[in-house]
Amino acid sequence: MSDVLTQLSTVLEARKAADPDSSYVASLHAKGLNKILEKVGEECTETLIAAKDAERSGKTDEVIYETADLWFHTLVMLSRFGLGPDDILEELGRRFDLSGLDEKAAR
Ligand SMILES: N=c1c2ncn([C@@H]3O[C@H](COP(=O)(O)OP(=O)(O)OP(=O)(O)O)[C@@H](O)[C@H]3O)c2ncn1[C@@H]1O[C@H](COP(=O)(O)O)[C@@H](O)[C@H]1O
Repeated sequence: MSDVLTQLSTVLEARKAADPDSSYVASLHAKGLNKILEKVGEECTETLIAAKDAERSGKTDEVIYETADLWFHTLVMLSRFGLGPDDILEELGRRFDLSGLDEKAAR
């Protein structure tokens, strides 16, 4: 897993018990799961709009920015359940192994 994801997931875990007045992530947890899901939905929509704009303009800066917001809020949601990026990467790795694509790519 990337260093950034590892370090970010450690900070997100700590923020579950932090003061909501001093931390954006703690303030989301204090508002509850529905608020976190609302943010995931918002960032998902903003990512779709950025992708449509990029198709027209050829500029991808906003796609990167909005996808980072989407990943971030998804990580906050996962941390609520004691999950982190390693759990998702493990699942993706399992699917990749099942597909046999790693062997085909090596040929
Ligand atoms: N990576 C991020 C990150 N990405 C996005 N955001 C916040 O996510 C929000 C994005 O929502 P919007 O674009 O809708 O902006 P907004 O209008 O301010 O949000 P709302 O008022 O609608 O909730 C912004 O407030 C951003 O600041 C993030 N906030 C924090 N982090 C990381 O999380 C760590 C913990 O953050 P704190 O909890 O603030 O200490 C930090 O060290 C950062 O590394």
